[in-house]
Amino acid sequence: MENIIEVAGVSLMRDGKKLLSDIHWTVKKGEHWAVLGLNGSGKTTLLNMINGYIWPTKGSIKVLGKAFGKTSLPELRKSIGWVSSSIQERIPRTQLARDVVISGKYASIGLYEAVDAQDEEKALRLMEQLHCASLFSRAYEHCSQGERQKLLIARALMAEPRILILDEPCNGLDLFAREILLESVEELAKDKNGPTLVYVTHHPEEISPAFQKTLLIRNGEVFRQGRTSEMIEKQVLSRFFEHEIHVEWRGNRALFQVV
Ligand SMILES: Nc1ncnc2c1ncn2[C@@H]1O[C@H](COP(=O)(O)OP(=O)(O)OP(=O)(O)O)[C@@H](O)[C@H]1O
Repeated sequence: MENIIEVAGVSLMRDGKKLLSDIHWTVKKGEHWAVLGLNGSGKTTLLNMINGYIWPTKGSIKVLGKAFGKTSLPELRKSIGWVSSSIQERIPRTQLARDVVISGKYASIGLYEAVDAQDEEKALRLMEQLHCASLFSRAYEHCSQGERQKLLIARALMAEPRILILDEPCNGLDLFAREILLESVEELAKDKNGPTLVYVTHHPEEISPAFQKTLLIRNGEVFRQGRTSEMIEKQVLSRFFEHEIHVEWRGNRALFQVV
């Protein structure tokens, strides 16, 4: 199976501190990953490396078979969709939802290109896929936090990325908005023609079996990685969080209790 992301022995030093330490991580085509780590564990640093914004002090990174340093990063970045709160903050508030989505095609914040009927159709189809088509002509500022996250996912999909990174997409969502967004993400994971998903979170309860694999990252190191059912499990997570945790799977979702 084709390797989508290959992180081989990557370490990063900053100000004499090791932010990432000997990370080995391979994402293969056909598997979606969750990345779980507490605040400051190194998740964002790792994502910045996968997008080529930070270079490792040691080790190498390949994305879609292309080695960093030997390929055009702007070209490669077009294949990577990245939904994060920093993008959300940069969207012009008065922009219409449909234009927010269409702007994803041009990887621009704001829309400066002439929009054709095909773009509009595609944006509508993606908004339907994410169950937010009713927002089509609404201003972004009048959309709820959960709706905005869906728009940003549709926006990222507009460029037909091979990889979609969802960086804490449920931050700031209430219980219900969170469930609705997670349902949409699960549907996306089931789409055989859709991108490989990398779902980054510090909340284990957001990780469903739609993500077949989970990477546990702590203090800049890989604590464990493997099948989600084996990672989101009482003994592993109790050691990972250094707190005793009960985990009970109910259907597709795990329930947690800190003992
Ligand atoms: N340029 C830098 N120089 C020094 N330290 C840094 C730099 N960038 C990040 N760090 C530190 O590296 C650690 C990992 O940060 P990172 O943002 O990757 O964590 P994270 O897992 O994404 O956390 P969060 O969930 O809070 O976003 C933190 O302790 C952070 O303070």
